[in-house]
Amino acid sequence: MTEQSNDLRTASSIIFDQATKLYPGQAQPALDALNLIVDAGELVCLVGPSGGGKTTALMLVNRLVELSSGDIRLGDKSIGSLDAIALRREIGYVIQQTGLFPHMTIAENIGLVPQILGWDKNKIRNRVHELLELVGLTPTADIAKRYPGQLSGGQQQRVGIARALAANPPVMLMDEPFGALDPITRTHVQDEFLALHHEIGKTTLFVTHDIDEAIKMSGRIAILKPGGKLAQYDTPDAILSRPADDFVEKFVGADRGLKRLSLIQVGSMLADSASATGQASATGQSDPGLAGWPRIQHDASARTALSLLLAAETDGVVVTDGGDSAIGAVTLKDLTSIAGSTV
Ligand SMILES: Nc1ncnc2c1ncn2[C@@H]1O[C@H](COP(=O)(O)OP(=O)(O)OP(=O)(O)O)[C@@H](O)[C@H]1O
Repeated sequence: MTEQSNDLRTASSIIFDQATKLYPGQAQPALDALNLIVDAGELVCLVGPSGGGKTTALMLVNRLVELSSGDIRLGDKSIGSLDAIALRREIGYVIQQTGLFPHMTIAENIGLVPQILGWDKNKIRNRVHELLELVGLTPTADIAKRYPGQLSGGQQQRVGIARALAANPPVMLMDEPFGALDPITRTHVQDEFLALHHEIGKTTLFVTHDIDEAIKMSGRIAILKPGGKLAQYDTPDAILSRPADDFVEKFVGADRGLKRLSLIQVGSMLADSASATGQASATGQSDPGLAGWPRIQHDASARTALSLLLAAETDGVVVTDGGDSAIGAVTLKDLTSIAGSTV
């Protein structure tokens, strides 16, 4: 482990306490008495329709916008009690447009905050290398010497994340960070960021208008509705299976049953399906009734199982362990009872 990794500061919770923002000249608050606790190390997605107050909520945390009333705390420190510039150094901020300086090299962009903090040149160089590696860019290539315009959109976004992490902030704010990427790059960068989050555990508030991205990325989702009111704050599974009101139900979409299937691994359904179907001992090849059923690994999603089964026109799938031995079966009835329970 490098010196910098040992140096990681502990994550800090973010607490919105009746946080309200009324912009001058506006009749309605952009954010209305928001109460929300993001636990230390947690990744929470903030979603909602355009104008719901998502960006305002983020900019209140780093004081690019000031609260009208209420409070926001990082751990036990009220942000109002801190110097705004010092506060921003405690917070990594990633935005859709990356905010990279076009006339500075990638190394200079990433090293900017450490330089302002007065780190010596060697320490900055090591940190830049470490961060490029961390975000999946090979530091030995000439990437550090290139300018942002010489990188792809996905690479620029990775650099934006590296720069936000440069001074080991305990908190990350991310505003539609992957919104400008094409779908394939976006999926890659999402996967990489999730792995990175598990590795470094920064408290992260992540804004997206895309409910599918939120379901994939977060342990809990906060849904804001017009007027900046919190509609629901819960796990993806709870939001999909028990939307708090009509607004949330409409926002998550008519296919929430299918979305819920994508959260569930088929292996975790085996105990339930055994009692539901009486096929606990299903072993695929040895049971002629199941011989024609497609086989699926236990860690695949229930949604993938449904697709397989529909394509094969069978009544179920055989679930296998890592070594392709059958460990049970899941039927169409099992799958539709999960998807259907939310419709
Ligand atoms: N500087 C400002 N002055 C006045 N009103 C503002 C200002 N910034 C934002 N608003 C208003 O506050 C409300 C919330 O805006 P905000 O940008 O926080 O929403 P959002 O959920 O992030 O929207 P989007 O998804 O479109 O980015 C909107 O009605 C917006 O018009």
